[in-house]
Amino acid sequence: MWRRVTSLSTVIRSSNLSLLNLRQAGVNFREAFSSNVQTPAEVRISPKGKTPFITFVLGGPGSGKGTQCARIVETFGFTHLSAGDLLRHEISLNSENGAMILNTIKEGKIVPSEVTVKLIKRAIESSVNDKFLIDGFPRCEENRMTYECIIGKEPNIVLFFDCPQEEMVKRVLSRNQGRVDDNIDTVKERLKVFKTLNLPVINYYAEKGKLLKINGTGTEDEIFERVRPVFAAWRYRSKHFGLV
Ligand SMILES: Nc1ncnc2c1ncn2[C@@H]1O[C@H](COP(=O)(O)OP(=O)(O)O)[C@@H](O)[C@H]1O
Ligand SMILES: O=c1ccn([C@@H]2O[C@H](COP(=O)(O)OP(=O)(O)O)[C@@H](O)[C@H]2O)c(=O)[nH]1
Ligand SMILES: [Mg+2]
Repeated sequence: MWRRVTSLSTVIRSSNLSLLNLRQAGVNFREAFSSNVQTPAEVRISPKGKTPFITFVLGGPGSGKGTQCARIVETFGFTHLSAGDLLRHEISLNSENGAMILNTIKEGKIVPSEVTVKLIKRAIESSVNDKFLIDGFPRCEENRMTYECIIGKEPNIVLFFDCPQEEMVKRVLSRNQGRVDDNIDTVKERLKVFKTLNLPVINYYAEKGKLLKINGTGTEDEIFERVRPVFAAWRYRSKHFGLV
């Protein structure tokens, strides 16, 4: 075990982030990178016989979740599942829940947990990959509990992009993707929902030693250099010790 930690710290040092910093940031390596605990539900979502490595990516609207996920995908080969994109896809399909989802998003509120978790589950099951970034979910305690109940597995790690409110508002209002919720009134509501419902989830994972808080200010490149060591450490363990 000691030899493993020593090797891991070498990787982290070469990535400009110390093991101590990661520990201070709340990462419990033994727990975060372990794939030992299995439940029947967990096996069900992994027909390939491998327990997927799941990272939740959290942060307020405009904190840079989607942008950094794209970089992680490019560098580390994860599959990016944006809960917001899955929901917007349902709207575009005019599916059974499409109108309800659209109204909920317009109001900046949270779509019922079963709907979102079903979409996430289906996306995981239909992927050949075994490492996922689940972006923008869970947004409330009820989301989190429903996910755990249906999927049967907690995330391995949770990234939290910490960004000042003014910066998030500025970014959202200049995002220019034609989203129905990128207007000042909806953004105000989304920020309220973030503070009252999403922050408790973030605190929950901090207490469990799974949270990695990343400073979400600076350029995209600067932020990615804060993210990179987390996945470099994961890749090292996965390569040398066979842990997913
Ligand atoms: N570090 C950054 N500095 C300035 N703008 C950024 C940065 N990261 C992302 N953006 C821009 O801010 C907007 C919101 O980013 P996005 O990744 O969609 O955030 P989120 O998914 O958290 O809402 C996008 O237009 C994106 O291009
Ligand atoms: O798990 C989720 C994810 C998103 N949303 C809804 O979809 C909107 C947009 O989410 P997205 O993650 O795309 O927004 P971002 O934070 O990236 O700006 C949110 O405000 C919610 O209304 C939801 O209800 N549940
Ligand atoms: Mg996003």
